[in-house]
Amino acid sequence: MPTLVLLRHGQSQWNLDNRFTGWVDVDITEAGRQEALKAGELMKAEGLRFDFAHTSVLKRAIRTLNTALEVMDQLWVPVEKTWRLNERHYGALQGLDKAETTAKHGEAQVKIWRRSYDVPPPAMDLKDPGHPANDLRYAKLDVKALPGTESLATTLDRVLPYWHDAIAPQLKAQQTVLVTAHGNSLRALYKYLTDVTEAQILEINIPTGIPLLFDLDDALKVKSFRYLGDPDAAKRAAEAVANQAKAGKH
Ligand SMILES: O=C(O)[C@@H](CO)OP(=O)(O)O
Repeated sequence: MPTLVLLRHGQSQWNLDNRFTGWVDVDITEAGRQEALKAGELMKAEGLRFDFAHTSVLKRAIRTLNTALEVMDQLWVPVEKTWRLNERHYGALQGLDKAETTAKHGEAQVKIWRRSYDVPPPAMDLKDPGHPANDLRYAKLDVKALPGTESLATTLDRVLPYWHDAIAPQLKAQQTVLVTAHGNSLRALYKYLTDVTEAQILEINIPTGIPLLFDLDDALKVKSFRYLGDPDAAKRAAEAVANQAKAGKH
């Protein structure tokens, strides 16, 4: 049976600081490392043996993947890193404090930017040093493919070719696959896999460091899915993500 695990990276420095992160390459905190270790323990206790792993080109995801695989004694598993699994690009919001942004623009607007399906945040200028066109790791890519902002829909548009070309064929070959990525690139995949509506995806938040296991049928339709470990802890952690942008929060 094809098995897919989606794992959001452990807490990053900017998760802790409550800043919009997107494609900024911040590292995980010590608490994030502990989450990655725990994720490895949960996957090990589940008896998972991965055939392949995929991650982004951002170190919070790469380090989480390596940390979890090490706990499982599966550091040997082949890994592909791709920009297509990067976090959703947060445009001009990258680096801003989430609660301050809410105080300035209001809760409703910030929820639209954070969680709506097809409304992107204001774009980052191509000349901005933070634009991916000015980052060496993307130098070989067509500059037109590099976003200055993304909605969840356009994030899914760039995740899906990788899903179809790289991940789906492995699952169709009955392999067990781990994807370690980000809150919104994983929400995009979650929407695609579970077929939730655009209204429902607005309320979906993916907690850091808790493996989400999907049992799929041979056509890759979802038979069932669940967070590993304590379901209440996963629910509380998802609620905490939803509440990060409340005004006055820090
Ligand atoms: O800042 C970000 O890039 C994401 C994930 O950390 O945040 P949010 O949950 O607000 O979409």
